Amino acid sequence: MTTLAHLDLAPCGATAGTVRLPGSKSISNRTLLLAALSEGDTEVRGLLDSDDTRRMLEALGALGVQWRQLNERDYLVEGCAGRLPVKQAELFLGNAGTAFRPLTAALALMDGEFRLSGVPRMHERPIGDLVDALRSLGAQIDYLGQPGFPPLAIHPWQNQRNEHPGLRTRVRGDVSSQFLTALLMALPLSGEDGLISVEGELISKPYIEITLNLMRRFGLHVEKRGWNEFHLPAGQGYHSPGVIHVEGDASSASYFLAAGALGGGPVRVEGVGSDSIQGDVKFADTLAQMGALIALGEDWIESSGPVAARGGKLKAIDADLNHIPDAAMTIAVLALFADGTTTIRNVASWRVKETDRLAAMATELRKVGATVEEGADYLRITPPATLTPNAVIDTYDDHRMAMCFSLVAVGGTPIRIMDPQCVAKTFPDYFAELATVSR
Ligand SMILES: O=C(O)C1=C[C@@H](OP(=O)(O)O)[C@@H](O)[C@H](O)C1
Ligand SMILES: C=C(OP(=O)(O)O)C(=O)O
Repeated sequence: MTTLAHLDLAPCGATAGTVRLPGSKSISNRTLLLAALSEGDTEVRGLLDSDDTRRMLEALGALGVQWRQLNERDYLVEGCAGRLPVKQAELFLGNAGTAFRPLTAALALMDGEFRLSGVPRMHERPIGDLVDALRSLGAQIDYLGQPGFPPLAIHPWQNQRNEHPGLRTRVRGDVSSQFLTALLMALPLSGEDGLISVEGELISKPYIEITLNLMRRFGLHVEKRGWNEFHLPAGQGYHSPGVIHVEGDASSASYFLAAGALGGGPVRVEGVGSDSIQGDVKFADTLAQMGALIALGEDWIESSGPVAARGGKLKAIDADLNHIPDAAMTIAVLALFADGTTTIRNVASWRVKETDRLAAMATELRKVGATVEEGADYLRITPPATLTPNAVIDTYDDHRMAMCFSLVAVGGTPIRIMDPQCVAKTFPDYFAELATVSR
């Protein structure tokens, strides 16, 4: 494969068309793990094919889980009924949070020796709160580098069953919701009664809904008590539902819906709609607040809007976007096309994702002429009268930086995207798909 050092995107006057979305990363990686841990085989239809799902598939293969590709988007995963065949493995998980956190928890409650590592940035992304929660359950985990961060060595679980009946643990909710997701998915492996308490305000709540929804489809009942207590009744195990359909990725949808609003549209995305279990479909509501016209079906969303090339503007907003942390980055770039100052609040988690996204976003938005105030957990963006053409955008190995900033060209200003292949984390064909809706 050739690696492009940069991609120059020409200004685009108008947008229209339909995009079939790639599968949801969050649903794909959860489904793969749950299918592997289940009793029975699962046909996973519409799986995302990207770096993050490759890392999960490779890891499951290394753990002895049998899976095979049936055709382009469909896979068959043989369940191992909670007992992974391989008891010693080294897993490389790239920068896939949805692989690293859930696998850490699942493997910590087993009786093998495992080493989990990732790319250098993964080793800067916190995992200490999850490790603390697992240690409180008797998990034996060592940090191989900096305490609190990957890489990790996981040793056989020492369940202190006799000391404490049932599994009781607490986890912080304000760093990443993936810690709670990981515990929820792993605890049923013990068959014991489980109780997880969440400390602090839980962030990114809709991702917990995805977790609970998928666990339910694999036969697992979780009693949710508000957002700070989750009870897993004893004696449950995962059972394959037979077939699972992966929805299109709602975060990936945000770029095309934004393109519809910026270039006139209509742009339709297929694969997500009013039936979606993904919180990021709410991006469409925020886009509507900014003045886009949204139409919604069960399995599709369409947007159209003020045409930037004809001087049309979006409305500036001031919004708490904690519930859509990934799609919120798309709003940050759309702020360049708004009629005033946009404030994106409550996104402190941006600092511990693929890069420090608050810092990266502020730096790159300034390159196209915006005035940006970077707070500890917010960004305030004032667009310039005219965007600076041909800005060179660094992407920090962050797929979303590359995808978001392509919208500057959609809005009519040429731009250079450095290292565009970073989109492979969740959307390898992104630029080709964007070209199909650009006129
Ligand atoms: O559980 C998930 O699938 C995800 C949760 C979110 O992370 P945080 O909970 O760390 O905000 C999100 O940003 C990530 O892309 C996917
Ligand atoms: C934060 C993200 O990824 P991860 O699943 O690695 O946390 C993301 O895709 O924006």
